[in-house]
Amino acid sequence: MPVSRPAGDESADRSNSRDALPINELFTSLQGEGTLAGVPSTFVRTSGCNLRCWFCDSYHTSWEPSHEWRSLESILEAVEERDPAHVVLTGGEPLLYDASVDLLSALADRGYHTTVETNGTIYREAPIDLVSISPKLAGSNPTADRVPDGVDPDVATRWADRHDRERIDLEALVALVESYDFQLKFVVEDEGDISGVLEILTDLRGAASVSIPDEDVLLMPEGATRERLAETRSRVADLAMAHGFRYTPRLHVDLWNDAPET
Ligand SMILES: C[S@@+](CC[C@H](N)C(=O)[O-])C[C@H]1O[C@@H](n2cnc3c(N)ncnc32)[C@H](O)[C@@H]1O
Ligand SMILES: Nc1nc2[nH]cc(C(=O)O)c2c(=O)[nH]1
Ligand code: SF4
Ligand SMILES: [Mg+2]
Repeated sequence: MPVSRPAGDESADRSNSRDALPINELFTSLQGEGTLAGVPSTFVRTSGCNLRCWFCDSYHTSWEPSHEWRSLESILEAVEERDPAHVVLTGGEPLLYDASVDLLSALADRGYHTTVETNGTIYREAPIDLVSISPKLAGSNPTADRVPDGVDPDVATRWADRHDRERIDLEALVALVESYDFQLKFVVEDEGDISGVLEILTDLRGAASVSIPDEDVLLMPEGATRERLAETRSRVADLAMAHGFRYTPRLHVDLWNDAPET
């Protein structure tokens, strides 16, 4: 059972369905982020999220969710038709769903290496080879001025309090790092984000029974497009060096910009 189970959104009415998931896209690409960057992987992207980051590059899973409910059987079939031995379960927030646990179990039974991309607000027990946790900093909060193109500023304002209140759940973060091999991958724009990173690390190191070395902490430049990454990447690389953290590129954005299914 999840340590904390925030209510989901419009997808959550079926969130305890055990044999299907709301799938936004399923595709093969190179892992673009983190310690496995460059590894051919099949991505399974669920739709629905409990947060609303202003910068979300997967807008159609959060601000304007779209998906088809697919049976686990059909998801597994689609994965097995493809070559990669690595599967990345992402979203949206994939740990909203009971069926994600069943999917991960079925993938483990078939010998796949699984990475789960999560915002770190929900813990579930599942066979996960790498949990890629991206805790959200205050800079992710939506405001009337910081909202994805096309979203009504009033909708962003209505989400602001809930997003800020729910973006960090220390209990869930502790359970995730204590249970799985992990990486902590912070989306950073500039120096102003670093105090938030340090604060989360202090709290987590104080509460968790496992060590959290700086080499498992990655700074990732904010940017859903090549144009935006050109503004953020060298600044964020300098911050990683200055603080002794890792830097992760966003290979897929360099290679394919913001194309879907990449
Ligand atoms: C779309 S999220 C889905 C998984 C989960 N909801 C999360 O946030 O970790 C996948 C990854 O993309 C990152 N991400 C989303 N939008 C981004 C942006 N504009 N720039 C950099 N990283 C971004 C997230 O922080 C996360 O690491
Ligand atoms: N190529 C590629 N790598 C990724 N790593 C994490 C992703 C995600 O959206 O979770 C992602 C993605 O969307 N594409
Ligand atoms: S938590 Fe992840 S999916 Fe949800 S809004 Fe933020 S980046 Fe998008
Ligand atoms: Mg992505």
